[in-house]
Amino acid sequence: MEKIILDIQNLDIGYDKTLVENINFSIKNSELVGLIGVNGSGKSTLLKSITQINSALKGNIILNQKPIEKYSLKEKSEQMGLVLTNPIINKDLSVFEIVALGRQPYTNWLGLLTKKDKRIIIKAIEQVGLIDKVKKKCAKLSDGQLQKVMLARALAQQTELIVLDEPTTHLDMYHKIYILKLLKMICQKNNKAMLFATHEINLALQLCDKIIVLNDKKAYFGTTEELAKNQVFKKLFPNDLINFDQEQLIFKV
Ligand SMILES: Nc1ncnc2c1ncn2[C@@H]1O[C@H](COP(=O)(O)OP(=O)(O)OP(=O)(O)O)[C@@H](O)[C@H]1O
Repeated sequence: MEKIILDIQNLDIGYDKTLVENINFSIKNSELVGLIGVNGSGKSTLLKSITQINSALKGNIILNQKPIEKYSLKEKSEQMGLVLTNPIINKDLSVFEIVALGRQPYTNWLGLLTKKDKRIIIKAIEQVGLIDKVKKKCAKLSDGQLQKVMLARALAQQTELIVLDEPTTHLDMYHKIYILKLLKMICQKNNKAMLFATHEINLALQLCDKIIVLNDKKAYFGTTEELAKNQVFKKLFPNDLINFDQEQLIFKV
């Protein structure tokens, strides 16, 4: 059954000044949504507002039919997972131990893992392709592998929505595509909704169900085809170095 997981209504975001105003979009289950825009356009700020790290200046954030400010911390962590680019984690912990932190909303006050928790953790590690590193300390992983561990932690959290800030930053071309295709597959198979900020615009345009473009204090939302038809991509960069191909729906140098 289709349902709206995240509904953003008339949202203004920013700090002392407004960065983007009147943002409106919604994400349904099984949808992968990419958030794009030039450096400093407000992508991280929008994600921080949605996840309540920052407060928005105006407007509503509705998570699963309920305003986000009405959730307790525990309730929110059962509904929404967050993957940050440079997470603060204790790198002395093993891959298993970090991914196990995703089970925190569900474990008892002793933090004991049940057999079911362990199954979920192993499955998440398998999904990101790191099962051979399960016992390895995170200090011994590459940046790209660490990024996959953080995704696995969010998967183990079993939330309907996962928000990711630049999940492919440290990855090579092959693994960027691997992770984005994995996100898409998980959305469809597990009926999850995902919102991720990215600079991999061409990949996002090809893989995402919907795109949010931040440009010039405004937010545009739609499918790649809809946004291209409305000339949204053409205005994104100065045309001297990069151009949007309206037929192939990709940016070309
Ligand atoms: N804590 C803060 N206080 C005040 N201004 C901030 C703060 N964090 C970010 N900004 C400013 O807000 C603007 C948007 O920053 P943000 O990090 O949201 O952009 P972004 O689109 O994610 O950029 P990038 O692609 O470079 O990661 C920038 O001009 C930045 O300097």
